[in-house]
Amino acid sequence: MVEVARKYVFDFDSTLTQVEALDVLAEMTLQGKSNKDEVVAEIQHITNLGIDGEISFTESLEKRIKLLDAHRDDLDRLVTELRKKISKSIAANKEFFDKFSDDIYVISCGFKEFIDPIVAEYNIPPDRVYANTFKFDEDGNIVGFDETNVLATHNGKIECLKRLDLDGEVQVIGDGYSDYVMREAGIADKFFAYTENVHREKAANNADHVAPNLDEFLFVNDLPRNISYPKNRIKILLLENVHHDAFENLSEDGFSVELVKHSLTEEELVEKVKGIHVLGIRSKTQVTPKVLDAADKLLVVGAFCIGTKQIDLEYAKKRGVVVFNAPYSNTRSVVEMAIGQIIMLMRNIFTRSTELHQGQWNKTAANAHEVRGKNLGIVGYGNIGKQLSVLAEALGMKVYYYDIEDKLALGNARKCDTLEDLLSVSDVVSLHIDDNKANKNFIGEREINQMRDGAHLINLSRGFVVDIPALVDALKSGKIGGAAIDVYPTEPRINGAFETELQGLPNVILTPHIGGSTQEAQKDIASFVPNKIMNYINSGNTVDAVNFPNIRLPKQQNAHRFLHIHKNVPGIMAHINEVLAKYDMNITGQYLSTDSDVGYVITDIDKDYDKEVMKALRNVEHTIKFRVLY
Ligand SMILES: NC(=O)c1ccc[n+]([C@@H]2O[C@H](COP(=O)([O-])OP(=O)(O)OC[C@H]3O[C@@H](n4cnc5c(N)ncnc54)[C@H](O)[C@@H]3O)[C@@H](O)[C@H]2O)c1
Ligand SMILES: O=C(O)[C@H](O)COP(=O)(O)O
Repeated sequence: MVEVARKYVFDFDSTLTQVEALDVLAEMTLQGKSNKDEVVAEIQHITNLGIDGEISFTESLEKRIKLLDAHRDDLDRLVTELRKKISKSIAANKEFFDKFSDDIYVISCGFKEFIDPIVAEYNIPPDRVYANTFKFDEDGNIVGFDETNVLATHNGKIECLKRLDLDGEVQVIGDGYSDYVMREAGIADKFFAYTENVHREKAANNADHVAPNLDEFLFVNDLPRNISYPKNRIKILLLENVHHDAFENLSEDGFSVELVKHSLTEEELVEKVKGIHVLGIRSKTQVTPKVLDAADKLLVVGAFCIGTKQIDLEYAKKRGVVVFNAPYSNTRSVVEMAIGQIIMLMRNIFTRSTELHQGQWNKTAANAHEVRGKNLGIVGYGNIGKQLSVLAEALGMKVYYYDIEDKLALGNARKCDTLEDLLSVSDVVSLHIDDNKANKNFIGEREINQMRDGAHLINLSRGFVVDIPALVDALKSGKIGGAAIDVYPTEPRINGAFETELQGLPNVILTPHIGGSTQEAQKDIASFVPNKIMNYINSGNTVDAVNFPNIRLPKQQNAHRFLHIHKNVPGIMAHINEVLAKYDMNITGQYLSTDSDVGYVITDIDKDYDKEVMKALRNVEHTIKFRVLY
């Protein structure tokens, strides 16, 4: 790290702490009073007017103290509260305050009575804290402030900093316009608008640099920090209208997230993916080798769905890109839809409904059956197939299943040794096989002919699994009594016009790939996948990655963590460890997982490292990706 002759001037309220201390004090002192909410709102309003320079600071202070109705004893409680409200990235970077203690000042228009005890824990002594002081009456009530203090006056920070006459480059870090004015007046050299707790337009627009957290400030200044790369610099692109919670979860963790409502074409994605670290998609976006080659910064692809065949998993692995999905979140939604469709098909409900929409009353029991006692054939007894088995039995259906893998029967379900056995016995066949390309036209003319006459077919798996022209013929001839189709060999990227040969056929339920599209499923996915992404980005965990060696790791305290992804060739670990030994690195933990193509090694070391070691590790032959976490 480069140490330059600089002085760092921090604001206190909404910068070192997440809150405005006087607002918190007001919340406390007005507790239980009937007009509390109005008074607190009034105090906040006055605070903001002062911060943005709309009224003079002295005026703002006078007005607030009058409204506060506070006592000396309240200040201890306030300090206890403020201790819990230190800004997250400030608390995470105590090391900076320890190491640069002599160069750090606090200039605040708040009050020393509560600032001193808080910043003392960050190694900033009272004589480097410049702030106001309260006036108390003889009973200890706060009745005013020291009016002779420059910080009680309009733009007092300018005068305060001028009087300090600090050497070297002076950098101011604060959330308000009243911090910026020190830079405007030419006394400070740089102003960092600190937006971790509050984003004030006026301050941000004038800043030399906007720092969404202390990590960014430390990164820009090449100072010691808790994480090597600020999270706000990690760009996440979420396509295909993933649930808004995903945006919230990832933004809250500090990442820069962009949401796009639809899928992108390959050409669009090739452009858009440049500089992106995390790409979130659903089933429509094709992550091809061309996209992966253009993705110069890509670390992770999150599939916010079950299927992952839209991603070239092998190529992603070779590029060191880890892929996660949500294998369970939408399974229940698909199962419920299948149950509904079984009943709708066996009662011919859609045909009757369409007739009535067209003005035709047709009360009849022809071709309408209960599902109780009927045979359901489930093809693909995985996460969805098994749940469907249990629910269908609860409705009184007899369940048969067929799977290429050896799967244990749930309940009274009966296993079929061949697909033909299953097809020949089922009144309804429901397809739940995976998205393996080998399953193309899995149900074609031959298989349809093996089905019972008038049986029903449901496909909620993948469109290419069913030979559509063969199905259309069978529906027209009556060989198949009805079908429910949710997935198609080609599906549009965006909502709008769509054509299929299945349109207009009786007793055919057509849905636009919505098996997993429920609020519950999408909400669950929006927490499941971001958690996997954050675990990987923040600690290197690859548990449940679909294309990568899995490693589960604890978050290390007081250690630095290096992540190294390499081609799995003999001797590479020895080479990595030679480099670490050469730079005298003490390894406190090392974890390796490999598959036939790549090796993923995580090394924890217990002391500061020199940048040369990073260069040397990056240069180890066969390195695919190297990343320092903290
Ligand atoms: N319509 C939707 O919105 C929607 C939603 C979720 C999942 N899906 C799709 O549903 C399908 C099933 O999902 P899942 O989570 O149950 O998957 P899963 O991987 O848990 O189960 C799939 C099962 O199919 C079996 N299988 C694969 N090929 C087979 C074959 N040729 N013959 C017999 N069995 C075979 C596998 O052995 C496995 O047991 C997937 O294709 C998935 O993409 C669709
Ligand atoms: O793979 C899946 O989970 C389903 O096909 C649902 O995909 P979707 O998220 O694009 O609806």
